[in-house]
Amino acid sequence: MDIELSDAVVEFQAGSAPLRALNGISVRIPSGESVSIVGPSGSGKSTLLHVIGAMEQLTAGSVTVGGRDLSRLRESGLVDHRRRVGFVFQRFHLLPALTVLDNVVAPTLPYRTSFDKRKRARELLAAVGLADRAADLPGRLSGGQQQRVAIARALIGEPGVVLADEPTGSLDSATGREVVDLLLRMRSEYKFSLLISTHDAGLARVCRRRLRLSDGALVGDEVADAAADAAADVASEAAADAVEDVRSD
Ligand SMILES: Nc1ncnc2c1ncn2[C@@H]1O[C@H](COP(=O)(O)OP(=O)(O)OP(=O)(O)O)[C@@H](O)[C@H]1O
Repeated sequence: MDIELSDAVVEFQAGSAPLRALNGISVRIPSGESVSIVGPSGSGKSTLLHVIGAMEQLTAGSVTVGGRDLSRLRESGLVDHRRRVGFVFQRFHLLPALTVLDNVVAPTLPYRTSFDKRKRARELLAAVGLADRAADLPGRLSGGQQQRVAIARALIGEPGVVLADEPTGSLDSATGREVVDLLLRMRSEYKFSLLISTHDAGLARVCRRRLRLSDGALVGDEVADAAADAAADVASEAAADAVEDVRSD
């Protein structure tokens, strides 16, 4: 889904003075793009993701996702929008009393789907390399494995956009890199737009495009050079083949 923000402002009340978490951001992210969002702590990265996911409302300006202006949607429209967005969080947020499989299915429980939920959950667990852990409780998995379950859960509703907020923040750097590679591979396979906020400059470079925030403003918007791009494409094609291999096993 295309994402477009125009003069987006989010203001919070901080003590007696208002605080601008987003201060007039305008940006267009075409469908299927991979984008990292970097910037110091408090620069507005999470707020930007929350606005796109309709978890936070704009104070001024507009945000349009998949052609829908979120500020014009009623609550039922917002609920529908959130179903089309997958979220991945720093601390996984898996439900500890549910099995891995039930965690993946959980977001779809309140509504009907055109697909078999448990079948799709099993396919996604296979795609993230955890087919054999479906019956385990999340507490028995490593941090990297838990984040892979969270990625499968984010994809269960066939999202057009996946928002990953510091998805590597609770992981060591090698595991974090694997998680980001998995997100990129899934994007090639399932064709969603991917936005990843990160403090890690190295990880940020693996996305095709990098947005930099400072004090709620967009201060950088870079696209990887053609050579890096070609390398990323080759890597993601190889990765997509690997996913296909897993699925056809
Ligand atoms: N619900 C809220 N109420 C008041 N202030 C908030 C709220 N959410 C965020 N803020 C403030 O908005 C600013 C931007 O916060 P945000 O979490 O978007 O930054 P961030 O770049 O994601 O930071 P970090 O890298 O530390 O996660 C910060 O000053 C934060 O304190």
